[in-house]
Amino acid sequence: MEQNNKDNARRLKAESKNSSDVFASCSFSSLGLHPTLCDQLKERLGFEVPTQVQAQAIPVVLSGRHVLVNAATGTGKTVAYLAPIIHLLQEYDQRIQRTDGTLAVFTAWNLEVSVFVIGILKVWDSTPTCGCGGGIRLTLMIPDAWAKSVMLLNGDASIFEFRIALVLVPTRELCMQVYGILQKLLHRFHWIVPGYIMGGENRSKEKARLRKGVSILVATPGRLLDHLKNTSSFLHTNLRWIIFDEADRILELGYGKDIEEIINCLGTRNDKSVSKGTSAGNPKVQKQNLLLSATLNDKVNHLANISLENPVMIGLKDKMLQNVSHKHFSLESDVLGVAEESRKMFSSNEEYKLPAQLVQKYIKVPCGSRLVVLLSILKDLFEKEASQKWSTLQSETELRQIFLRCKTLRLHGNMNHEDRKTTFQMFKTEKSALLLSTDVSARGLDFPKVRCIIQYDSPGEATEYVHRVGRTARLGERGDSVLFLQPVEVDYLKDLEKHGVTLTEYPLQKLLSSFPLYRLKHQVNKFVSIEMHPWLVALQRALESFVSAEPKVKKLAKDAFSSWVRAYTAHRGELKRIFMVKKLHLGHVAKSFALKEQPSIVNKSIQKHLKKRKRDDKQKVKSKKRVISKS
Ligand SMILES: Nc1ncnc2c1ncn2[C@@H]1O[C@H](COP(=O)(O)OP(=O)(O)OP(=O)(O)O)[C@@H](O)[C@H]1O
Repeated sequence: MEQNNKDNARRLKAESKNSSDVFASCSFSSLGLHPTLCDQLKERLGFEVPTQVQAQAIPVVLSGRHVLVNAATGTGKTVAYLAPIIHLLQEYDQRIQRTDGTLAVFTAWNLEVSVFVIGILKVWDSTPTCGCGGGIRLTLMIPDAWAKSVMLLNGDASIFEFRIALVLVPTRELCMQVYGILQKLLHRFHWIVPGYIMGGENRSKEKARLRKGVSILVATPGRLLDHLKNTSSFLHTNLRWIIFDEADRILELGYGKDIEEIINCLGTRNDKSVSKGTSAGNPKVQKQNLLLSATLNDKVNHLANISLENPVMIGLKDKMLQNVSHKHFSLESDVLGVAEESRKMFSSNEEYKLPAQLVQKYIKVPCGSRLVVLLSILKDLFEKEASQKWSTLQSETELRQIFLRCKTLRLHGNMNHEDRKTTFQMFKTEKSALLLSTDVSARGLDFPKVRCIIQYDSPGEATEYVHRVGRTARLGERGDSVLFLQPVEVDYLKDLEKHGVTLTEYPLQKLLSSFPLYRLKHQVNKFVSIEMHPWLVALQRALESFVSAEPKVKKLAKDAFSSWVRAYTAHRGELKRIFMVKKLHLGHVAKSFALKEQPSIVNKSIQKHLKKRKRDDKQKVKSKKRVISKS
């Protein structure tokens, strides 16, 4: 009770302080944005005033400087880079033509936007200037642009200036999201053409889109590189901006080599000494690169070094360190060379910024009770929310129905492309739903009003913890998070503390006391352990009976069990000492998937993975030695 009151007091205090912490006391127009763009921000997105990070970043981006932004999750970083780039694009006297090729790259998935773009392109095609359509079928939408294109076709290229932007994002969902925002902001700038390319989409359709010319392109790295290499009609010599959104994640996903190649292909590499000479950039184009994330690490340091020139640092305490020459470090490698260490732009040991009003808890649960405790927490969460929102829903039965009937969605990388898109949109619009997801949705996704993040499986690196919980408590809203840990894993909390992240314990006993004790009624007010609690024991038995009676579900449970154990063995570095495979009780792990017995195949699979990990570790030590001896 006391803990609850403290949490509420802390939350209220944080919420009241929040508004001034999150929003700036100025207007978008005072930052120098075009009035029409300010109108769009208000009308289309409902943004009245800029957030703090927007107020800091927009004028700097408008000034043409390279920028590195480090700000907490949910503080409005997307518009901090989209708005000034749109402003700069609309400012050109000569409006953009499709012959300009791609000016900017953003990644997005929105079907409506693609329809919109195709619509525009059709109009364009039908103009006699472009000569690819069968006469004018539609009203000419872009008379000014048309006039300019006539001038261009007549050889008057002097009027033309270069502008294209590229936004790189780590996942398809984020690509869709950024594209959706772009679509709204460009509503009244119909001559600025947005586009997206990403894994899972039809390549030929993308090629056609690129051939026609896109001025702002949102992309995932793998597919972008694919087009850079294989789509000859992808004109990108006029590229002016590259934005690395969630830069550290792009690198963590193993796109380091792709990014190096992309930077080389696009000719935007800052460090000429290590350029591979494949630059396709136009020296006349004034380049400007932006790098953004709520968490920065050493790899981002390197990316910042090779892509940013004398950047303005926003949200970083440390001053940029002096650049000195460096060698032998690649975005692929985990190892920082000695020279690289001496030219870090920021310290990777900085404390992570989390929303002040976020209430973070951990729950210590023995492995075998994980599933039933998860269900208990979810039941409690849904019922509490329902009773707060709909005071007329009072009866126990009505409340139970709320939880049982709640919409459950899933999102992970093995789903097919269309299903991923559908889930993403559905979870955005459902009033009340439960999303079961892997880290695919940990980064950048902005689902409205997410009330609580439960990390049923531990996140690994502290950065991942920060981004996962960052899906709630966005832009000053309230939010809770619960991290599941087994008693032997609690040292993970110390790891988080090193980055300034502190959690308090979830009041599990209080929750359990709200469940019936049946024959142990006489023990009311006395401590009943999780493993002995009759309600949880009964629930566990019911789940196990259900799973063993349904062959399909049993197969799913066995697969989940194997894959969970495999993932557990994959923890690296320091984390191996916290998440120790040796200490796993496989019978209890099986219980946590409602399996009565431990599946037999798992031992072999663990051994295989342990061997593989040993091999990988050896390899890593060897390459580390190589890097140090070279430098
Ligand atoms: N000026 C503003 N006024 C009102 N709402 C805003 C404003 N700027 C952004 N938002 C809203 O705040 C939410 C978070 O924005 P955004 O997704 O850009 O955050 P972020 O900092 O990129 O988060 P993450 O680090 O998780 O990617 C979104 O719902 C967005 O619509």
